[in-house]
Amino acid sequence: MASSYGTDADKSALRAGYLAARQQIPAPFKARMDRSIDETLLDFPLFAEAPLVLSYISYGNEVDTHGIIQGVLESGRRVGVPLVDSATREMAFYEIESLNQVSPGFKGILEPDPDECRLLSMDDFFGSVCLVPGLVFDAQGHRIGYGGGCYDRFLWHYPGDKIALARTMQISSNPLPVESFDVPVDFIVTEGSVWACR
Ligand SMILES: Nc1nc2c(c(=O)[nH]1)N(C=O)[C@@H](CNc1ccc(C(=O)N[C@@H](CCC(=O)O)C(=O)O)cc1)CN2
Ligand SMILES: Nc1ncnc2c1ncn2[C@@H]1O[C@H](COP(=O)(O)OP(=O)(O)OP(=O)(O)O)[C@@H](O)[C@H]1O
Repeated sequence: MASSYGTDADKSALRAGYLAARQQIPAPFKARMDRSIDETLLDFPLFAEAPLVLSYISYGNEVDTHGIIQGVLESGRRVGVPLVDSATREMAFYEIESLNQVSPGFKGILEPDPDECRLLSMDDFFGSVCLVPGLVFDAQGHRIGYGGGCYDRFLWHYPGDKIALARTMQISSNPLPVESFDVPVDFIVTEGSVWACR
């Protein structure tokens, strides 16, 4: 059972379970759930009014962010997307003006071209929001991702609001195991609601 004193081994088992569960969702249900998450997010003023949105570019069975990113760009607001240094697992965000500026990189995920896009810095991050991916979340905003620790490292220093996108089935009613470096999100946006964590 998940506990707040859990270990890395507990996280691995949860990660495997939620990865498998996510693969079982039929594509039409997934698309419908993700559209609802997108609509809930658009009604959330913190997101709708943010001048800069840092977003993961979804791949595989993650909550889809392509339409969200396109919508933010069309609204004239700014978008930053992550680039991973595969040696250090450090993650940096670059500003894109179009989804044409990304191509497959780390793990086949679409990433920005650092020669074409501007590297965003701490000065840019104040007042921004970050859309955070994850396999499972709890009511405190704790999360388990793919296990690379990329988001944990980045969020440790990130000064903006952290918003997770999750299908309701990705919310654990038990507290997840927490380690010293884990950084909880502030809000979780699901198909029908925005949960304020903590
Ligand atoms: N879309 C997206 N971009 C992201 C992340 C993410 O979680 N999602 N990251 C978050 O840190 C960073 C990349 N880190 C990653 C670390 C490990 C794996 C990984 O092991 N993926 C599995 C695939 C699992 C599946 O969906 O079936 C693999 O390749 O086996 C992926 C990304 C930065 N960019
Ligand atoms: N701030 C940090 N500094 C150094 N190493 C870190 C930091 N945060 C996490 N790590 C390392 O990353 C590893 C994976 O962390 P964890 O299992 O929490 O990843 P995750 O949250 O599932 O993945 P992600 O953050 O990429 O979505 C940890 O074992 C830890 O060693």
